[in-house]
Amino acid sequence: MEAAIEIIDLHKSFGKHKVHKGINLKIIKNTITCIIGPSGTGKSVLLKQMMGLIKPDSGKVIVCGKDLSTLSKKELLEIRKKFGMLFQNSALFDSMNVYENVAFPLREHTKLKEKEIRKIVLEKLALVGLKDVEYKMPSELSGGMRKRVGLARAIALEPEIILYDEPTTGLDPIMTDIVDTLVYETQKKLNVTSVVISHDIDSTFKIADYIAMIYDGRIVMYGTPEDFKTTDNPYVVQFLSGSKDGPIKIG
Ligand SMILES: Nc1ncnc2c1ncn2[C@@H]1O[C@H](COP(=O)(O)OP(=O)(O)OP(=O)(O)O)[C@@H](O)[C@H]1O
Repeated sequence: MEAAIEIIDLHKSFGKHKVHKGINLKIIKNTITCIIGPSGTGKSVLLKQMMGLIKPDSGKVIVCGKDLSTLSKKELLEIRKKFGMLFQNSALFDSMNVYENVAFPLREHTKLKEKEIRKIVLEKLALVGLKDVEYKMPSELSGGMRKRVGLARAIALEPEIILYDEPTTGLDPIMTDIVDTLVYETQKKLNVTSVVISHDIDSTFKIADYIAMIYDGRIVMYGTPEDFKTTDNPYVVQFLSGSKDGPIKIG
């Protein structure tokens, strides 16, 4: 199976704190891969390294066959256009209405005329199930709607890879289900490659094709949801059961 992103023996420290101690991971093209693991184990840092926003100390990140460490600044900017990112807090611009938020990457990265921008903005909003909200300000929207606007903006440039940093954190169970469905359906409609960091085990089992669990700087297990449900890997068993007893040390 073809890899959209390949991570080879990745090491990253902040000062004395070793966050990644040799991560190896293949993100298979056109699938949803969920990354799980205890807080502070470097999931967000891993996502940022996939986009080349943080440089590893050693090891490689290969995106669509290209080793990020060998790229010029210009080539790196070009590769970043392959990515759409949905941040934890949706990261909308509060002073811009919904239309301007979704139009923003199109204005930044393309020379499209207003008529074409309008068409794309409305199309992306429709794709995430939003209608008649273009002129609302982010502060007027619910958390779930903000996520949708964030996703519409993330897919405005038609990315090949969508990265989601904890898309369901802070949402109630119904909104969580709606956002899970959104992640899943966006994947099916656009046939992209999705990487989702999640704290939500139910969501992970619902949407993932593959799961990678990270602990103590390494991937302790990679497999399908079925593999995770049936494994006796002590790290996975402890994490999924939410038990304080086991090999995972907290704090
Ligand atoms: N720019 C930075 N400078 C210094 N330390 C950082 C930086 N970014 C992240 N860290 C540290 O790296 C570690 C991993 O952070 P990261 O946010 O990737 O964890 P996470 O697994 O995503 O956590 P959570 O599940 O709580 O969101 C943390 O200890 C964090 O403080």
